Amino acid sequence: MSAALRAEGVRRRLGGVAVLDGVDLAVPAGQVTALVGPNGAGKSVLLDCLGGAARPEAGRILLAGRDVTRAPCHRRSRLGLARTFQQVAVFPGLTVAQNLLVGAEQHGVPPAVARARTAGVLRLLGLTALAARPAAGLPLGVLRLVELARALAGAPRVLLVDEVSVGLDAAQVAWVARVLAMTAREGVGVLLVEHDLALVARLAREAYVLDAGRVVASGPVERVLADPRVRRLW
Ligand SMILES: Nc1ncnc2c1ncn2[C@@H]1O[C@H](COP(=O)(O)OP(=O)(O)OP(=O)(O)O)[C@@H](O)[C@H]1O
Repeated sequence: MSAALRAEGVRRRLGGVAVLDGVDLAVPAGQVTALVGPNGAGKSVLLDCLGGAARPEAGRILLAGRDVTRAPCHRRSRLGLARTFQQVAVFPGLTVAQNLLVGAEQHGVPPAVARARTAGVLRLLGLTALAARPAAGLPLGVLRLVELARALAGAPRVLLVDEVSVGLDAAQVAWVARVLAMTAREGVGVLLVEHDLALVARLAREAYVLDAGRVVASGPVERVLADPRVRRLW
């Protein structure tokens, strides 16, 4: 079965250093796949290559089997790829609901269904009461939920999630975990970059461990997280 998203032999150099050194990774539809590893391993740079913010010097990115290695971010968005960022990226001058409408539009959701989709996602993430509030000034935890909601408003087929639990309280983490699990159950391929290994163990079916730009372990999440070589990385 072809993966919803696949990286093949991805290489990326930054400042003369091989930050990604031939990375192979598959994100199947309908499940959460985790990408873990120590600080500086290259996880965010890999998400940039997958999402289109960075272009690998070698290797391929396949989205639903289609080669998008040279496609810009907006084209990948139209093809069903959405992401959240480690440094939260929302439009501060827009309201929460407007941020979601922009997300829906970026992913090509027709205007006629965007409002209903937005209202549903706001409900899903417990943000309905904040819909008319400007994003500026909202606490970091809420902004992370808004960013995730914006990504979901586009009805993605693949969702890349970078460090979503940072700045969330325990109740918000539990809420996000339920939403991500439900999103995967609906058929979306979710790639979760996460330092919270308890959250990884709870959500992911498979995990990849990146260290110094290479995949050093991959497979079923319980086996990968129990691997003593992996444990030594943290
Ligand atoms: N624009 C850049 N120019 C030069 N080096 C960079 C740049 N962006 C990232 N790097 C380097 O690439 C390496 C991988 O960074 P990356 O942010 O992908 O790591 P990470 O695994 O996401 O780490 P963390 O868990 O701390 O977020 C690091 O050594 C980082 O310093």
